[in-house]
Amino acid sequence: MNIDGIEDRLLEELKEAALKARELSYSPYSHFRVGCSMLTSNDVIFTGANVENASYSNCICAERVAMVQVLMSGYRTGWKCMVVCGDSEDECVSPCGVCRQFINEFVTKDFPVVMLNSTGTRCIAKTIEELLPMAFGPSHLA
Ligand SMILES: O=c1ccn([C@H]2C[C@H](O)[C@@H](CO)O2)c(=O)[nH]1
Ligand SMILES: [Zn+2]
Repeated sequence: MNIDGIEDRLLEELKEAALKARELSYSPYSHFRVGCSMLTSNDVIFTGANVENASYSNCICAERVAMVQVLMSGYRTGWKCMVVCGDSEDECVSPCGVCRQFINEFVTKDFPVVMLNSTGTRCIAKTIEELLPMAFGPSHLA
């Protein structure tokens, strides 16, 4: 799936959904709110936000919250796109290494990850292969 294959209207909806999901962030320690939205094979949108914990290492990123929602709703294949927005107006947020590996488990190399700044006025799109080159994945265990 390529971002060019996604209608502008859907991409706008995904951006809005990520920005809205960020409002549900529980981030009293970092004060860095992140929102994420995902598009399934049949154009359903799921969202997530980061959830932190007093035991700091126990935080979960917005991206993994969204992906687990998608998985638990029965969508394991055919994911079309992920959009993520952070809390910086200057910079687009970029998924951490753990999330990149988690994404890679379920998608093809051309899966698009769209990264936004806090207002959604800046946007960078990369494929998972660009974000995680030479990825170790399920095929290596076959
Ligand atoms: O792509 C990212 C980067 C960071 N965070 C969260 C983790 C933590 O709660 C906070 C600061 O790292 O931001 C995400 O959810 N996604
Ligand atoms: Zn992460």
